Amino acid sequence: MDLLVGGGLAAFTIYAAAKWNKSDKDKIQHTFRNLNYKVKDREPKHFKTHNTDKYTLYSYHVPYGLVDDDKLQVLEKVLNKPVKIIFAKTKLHIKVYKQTLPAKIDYDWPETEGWTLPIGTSLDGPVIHDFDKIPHMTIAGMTRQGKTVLLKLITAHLINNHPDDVEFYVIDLKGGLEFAQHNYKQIRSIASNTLDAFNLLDSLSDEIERDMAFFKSKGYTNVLNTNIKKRKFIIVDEGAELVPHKYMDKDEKLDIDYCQYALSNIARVAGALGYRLIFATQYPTADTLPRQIKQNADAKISFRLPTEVASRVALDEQGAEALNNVGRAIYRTADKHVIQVPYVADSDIKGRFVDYVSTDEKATERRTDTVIFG
Ligand SMILES: Nc1ncnc2c1ncn2[C@@H]1O[C@H](COP(=O)(O)OP(=O)(O)OP(=O)(O)O)[C@@H](O)[C@H]1O
Repeated sequence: MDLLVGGGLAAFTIYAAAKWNKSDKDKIQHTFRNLNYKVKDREPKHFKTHNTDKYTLYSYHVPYGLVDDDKLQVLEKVLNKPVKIIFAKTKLHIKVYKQTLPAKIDYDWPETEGWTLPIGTSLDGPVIHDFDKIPHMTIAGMTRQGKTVLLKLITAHLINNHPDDVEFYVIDLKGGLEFAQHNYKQIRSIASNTLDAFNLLDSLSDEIERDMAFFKSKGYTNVLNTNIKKRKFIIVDEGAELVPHKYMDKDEKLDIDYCQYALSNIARVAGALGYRLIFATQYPTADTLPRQIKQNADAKISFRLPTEVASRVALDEQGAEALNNVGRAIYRTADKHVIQVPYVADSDIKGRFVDYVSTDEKATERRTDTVIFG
């Protein structure tokens, strides 16, 4: 079948492929042709098919000068199966999975090593995030797609595995993180407006200065090489609330500028001291996801986003606009995985953590007002 090159080509490729009764291998080769994926007259050349019970891997030699291309993602629709494209030097591997990811996976409270977290399940198995290897994380996603559940999962998992060593500082400017209000001793402070956020970050900045001086006095360069067990997690939801707007008065704008500066500083210098930043936003733009935070957060997660442009801001690549299930996300570090994030219910968290509810009035004050250290 000969096709015209031009607008709507991807759609036509999908339409045409759906009509053929051909093997996946034939459809892939035909798709290369339809997408004009070649150099001069040389297309990728198939050299191996490897079959397992979970997937079939089609491997190709790629002509010199042909590079990885986002347009190959169309194969997922052409084959109507999950597909992973792996480009390695002069070889292209197309992994076609035989199953799809489950629509929901319940969190089963695993005990894990160190500061790791089973952040999701991919078609290749569990995906583990290690907060000691990658301290900072950004989370993006449209409303009702699973950001809050992921923040609950992170908090619940870390409290369950490190009840005496984890501390949370929560900037909840949307009022959505109701779990943070449960007075657990590990939740050290909650800020629910910009002034509280300013105070919380101001106290944390002082604490970071003191920690730096302490590390220097001891000759420590990284918490990982010390016997310090404590890790301090700063959670921000929603980042878009920390952007100055015209309607704000001068003082509020200054508070917000300071918050952005302090958060960027945490991302830049505080990881080595044991601070971990988790920054969530519905609307990833250059304003709501400050550059310093994005650059220093080596783990980027995105649930569904409205556009390819938003996906590129959140993940530096397209893909989040095509996610099609609640709790489905792209987890991007040096690698990229499509994952289903485990679901954890409020009632489950409450049932487990009754012993951690603090009745100490000072602690309650501290949580709802500003941070007191020491
Ligand atoms: N990982 C998941 N697995 C299955 N269902 C989920 C998952 N995450 C979220 N959900 C479902 O979607 C609903 C909305 O999720 P959540 O509250 O996390 O959205 P959100 O992205 O934080 O939205 P908003 O930005 O509006 O607060 C949940 O109440 C739950 O029913």
